[in-house]
Amino acid sequence: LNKVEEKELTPLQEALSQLIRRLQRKDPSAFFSFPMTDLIAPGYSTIIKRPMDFGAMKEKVKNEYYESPEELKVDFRIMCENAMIYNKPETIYHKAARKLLLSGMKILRPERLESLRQSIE
Ligand SMILES: CC(=O)c1cc(-c2ccccc2)c2ncccn12
Repeated sequence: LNKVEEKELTPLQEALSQLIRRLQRKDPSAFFSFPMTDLIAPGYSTIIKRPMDFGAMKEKVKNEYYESPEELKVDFRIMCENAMIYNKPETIYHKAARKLLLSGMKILRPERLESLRQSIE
């Protein structure tokens, strides 16, 4: 008998985890895997009011915070926009964020989220 209860993922959690996996493949340098600290990004916590990263998104899926894929899309957009606010346009982080946002918006396009929501209703 395993000590830690194996919690079944709900269909929504399954779908959101798959979306995050697809989105993370568009961040091969793993720039967006973990939260920014003021140590690696001086002044980050004063400039960025709503920090977000893929780790936080996965935690929110695990804790059943998201009630729809659209809520995940909002956090994804915030994550990319934060990087485009904090990092100057000529930096690799700003460019990576812009590229990630574009490819992410294709993965998260409305029609796909619509059919996903119908499939788990
Ligand atoms: C996303 C972002 O703003 C970012 C990621 C990183 C980062 C760098 C190395 C490894 C992981 C993330 C970073 N470093 C300095 C300033 C900003 N950043």
